[in-house]
Amino acid sequence: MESLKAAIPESVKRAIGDSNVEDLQSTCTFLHRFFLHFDPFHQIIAQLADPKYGLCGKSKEDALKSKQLGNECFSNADYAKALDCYTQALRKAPLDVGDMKSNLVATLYINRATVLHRMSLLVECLRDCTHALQICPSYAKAWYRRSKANASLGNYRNAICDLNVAKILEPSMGGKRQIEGELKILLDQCKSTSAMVQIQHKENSCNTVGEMPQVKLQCISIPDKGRGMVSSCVISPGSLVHSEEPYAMIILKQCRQTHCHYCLNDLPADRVPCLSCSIPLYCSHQCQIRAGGQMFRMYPEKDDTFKKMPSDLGEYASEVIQSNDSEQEIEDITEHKHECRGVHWPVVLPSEIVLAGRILARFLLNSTSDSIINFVERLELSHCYKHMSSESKLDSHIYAIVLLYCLQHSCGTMFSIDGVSISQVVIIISQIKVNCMTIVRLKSIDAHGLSGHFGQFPLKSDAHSTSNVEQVRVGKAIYKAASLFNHSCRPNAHAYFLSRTLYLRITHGVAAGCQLELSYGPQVGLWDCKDRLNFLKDEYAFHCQCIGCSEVNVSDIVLNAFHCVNPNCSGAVLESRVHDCEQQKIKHFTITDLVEKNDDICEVSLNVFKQNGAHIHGQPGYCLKCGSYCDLESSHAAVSEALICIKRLQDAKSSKEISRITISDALISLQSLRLNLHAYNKLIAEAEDSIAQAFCLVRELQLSVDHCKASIQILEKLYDTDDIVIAYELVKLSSIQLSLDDSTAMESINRIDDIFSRYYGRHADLVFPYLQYLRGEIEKFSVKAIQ
Ligand SMILES: C[S@@+](CC[C@H](N)C(=O)[O-])C[C@H]1O[C@@H](n2cnc3c(N)ncnc32)[C@H](O)[C@@H]1O
Repeated sequence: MESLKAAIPESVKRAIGDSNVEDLQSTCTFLHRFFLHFDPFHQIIAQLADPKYGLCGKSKEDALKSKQLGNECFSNADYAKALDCYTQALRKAPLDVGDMKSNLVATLYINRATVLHRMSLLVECLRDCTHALQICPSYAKAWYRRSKANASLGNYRNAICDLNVAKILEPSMGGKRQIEGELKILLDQCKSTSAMVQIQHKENSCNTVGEMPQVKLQCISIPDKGRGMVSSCVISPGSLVHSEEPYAMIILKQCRQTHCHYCLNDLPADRVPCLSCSIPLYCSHQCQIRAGGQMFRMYPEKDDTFKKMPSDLGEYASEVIQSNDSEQEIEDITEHKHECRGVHWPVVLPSEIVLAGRILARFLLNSTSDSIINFVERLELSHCYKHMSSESKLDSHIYAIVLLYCLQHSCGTMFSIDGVSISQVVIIISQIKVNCMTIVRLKSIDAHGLSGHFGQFPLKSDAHSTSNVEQVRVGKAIYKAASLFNHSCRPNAHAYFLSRTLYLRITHGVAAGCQLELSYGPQVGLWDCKDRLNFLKDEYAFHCQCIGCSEVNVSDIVLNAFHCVNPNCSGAVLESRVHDCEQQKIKHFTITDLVEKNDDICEVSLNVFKQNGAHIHGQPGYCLKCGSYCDLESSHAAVSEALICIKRLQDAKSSKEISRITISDALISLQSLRLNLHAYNKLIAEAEDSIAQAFCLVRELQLSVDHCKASIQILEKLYDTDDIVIAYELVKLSSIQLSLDDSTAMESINRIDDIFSRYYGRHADLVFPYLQYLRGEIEKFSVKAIQ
């Protein structure tokens, strides 16, 4: 793409950089004309969109190589590697290699099933057997392997049926005799097992709890913010106000090997590749079909195999291979279909551009005309073209043209590529910039840096771990209706995702007519006002007008503040960057407005308000409470030195080489931070947190609790006391308290429960299954108390 950009004449670049929405048709036409006469452009398009040059197609040779490697790993009992090799082979294997008796894909599924069985992943093994049978229903080895998996799962009745089918289909007499022997053993086992557990085989499903929003919202015009959502009645915390499926969604590049390309959930060991290209991996056939449509459904071989069997066995076998996905309703939004065929533009272009392609493909699929005119109007999303930098405007022009040519090759629909259609795509790209939501999942990371899911509860031997919560970014999506919610750095609504569905809940009670606002990322407590404003300008191209950025709050004053030179003064000293930003806000206030009602603000900056909005000494570096001058340069130097030492502790923690000397040094540095920084400065909270984790690793648990609490006390000044960030910190605290058998853990867990139910309502246990474990621990304390 850089070569294309470099070749564009300066005059065209300038015209694009200076363009407004009204100029778009002509700037797009200029650039398009230039590319049409520029040979390298056509070469790039051919490489990106012509299946002849595609790098993501199926290849029998590559599949066989990976299969061979998998077989070798299996022989060496390296099952994890063998699993990986068979999955790679499945990604590359064309479905039509081999006949129905020895199809390559079916063989690979059975090889992988054998590995999964050895790894005791029985449900996954069962699913792979079924996948093999959906391709080759008369594959005796697959029925045999399925019987083994069912038997290991205690599912004896199915195991016997599978083995009976295998016996009929097995061509060799020797094989039949062996199966008969195994059938006898299985029947004996079955008789001796009093309770025959029938474990139903289910595809991985993107399950969600069917809760519907109960509250009516209104969309109105809001000064300085465009349209926005408001409540039509009083809404209590924890209420669900909106849920929505995406208009279009895309997985992030870094998650392609770990998450399902359709539902974005974690991939299981028996991940399912696309049938026609080697790009996506899915958690189930259900997701594969939903992403690709009917053509991605595997229809079993039509023959009379099962008709020749005793009727009950034939019925059983037919049911097995037709299970799950064959009757599923398929939506017409097939996000992957137009990207499939082995072409590699969907892998090479940036995620946002591929997302724009998905939006357009959806439109073209449902549109009666093959023209892209008026598309933007029908999408009804706001955009920020006017505020984009010259560089971004040029990039969006180039990508719009490239994308349209790639789509024309891939979609099968012919549409005209001209100034009009290109300008529509440029606008879509700027709509994505403003309206796109990042999909995140919660993950647990323990003090040893090991990650897992909160569904995996700590064993007693892990008692010295702290459990941290980490948010993993997995995808990007456009939710049309949710795009009408504006941003606030002090939000009263919270968005989260289960599978592909977006849910929006009210976190703080709101009155009728109140604006309902989410955070697009920045939040009071996370960054100071200046950083938030800069971020929103860079990422979303607007100047934030929210309450957090226009009214004084303690967090913005103290988050990066220095300590007053007077050791007994609790006033904050600001450097110029923060000072100037706060001055802007302070101008609008009088002491009676705010300070009398707010002890915290009084504590850190009383003098500013006493002067009723006047400039305090006109410069940064003076205490906002007592007016004393502070030499910020020497404070900066002392803080930098202390932070180097804290960083050393963090590095030692990551390399697991923590020593008491490193902790002692960090404690001295913490003291220096306390002397130089304001008591509520975020750096102190972070240092306290690092020291708490270090003490946890060396098993000084009480000291760990003390530092963890100190960190939380500061964060409670920066965020609301019932912010989700506080709940994440309490998760760490409670896990150490539980290790100490400390009954005050109950208090922490109750607070976590309360905060999570306001942010996630009835979905709290689904999003964060670790909560169930924590509640269980509370019950244990209660039982102990009664005894
Ligand atoms: C996702 S849209 C929200 C809906 C939008 N107001 C509309 O009319 O369609 C994001 C855009 O809304 C506006 N916006 C959202 N929050 C804002 C805020 N706190 N201050 C100023 N503008 C805001 C900005 O123009 C931003 O680009």
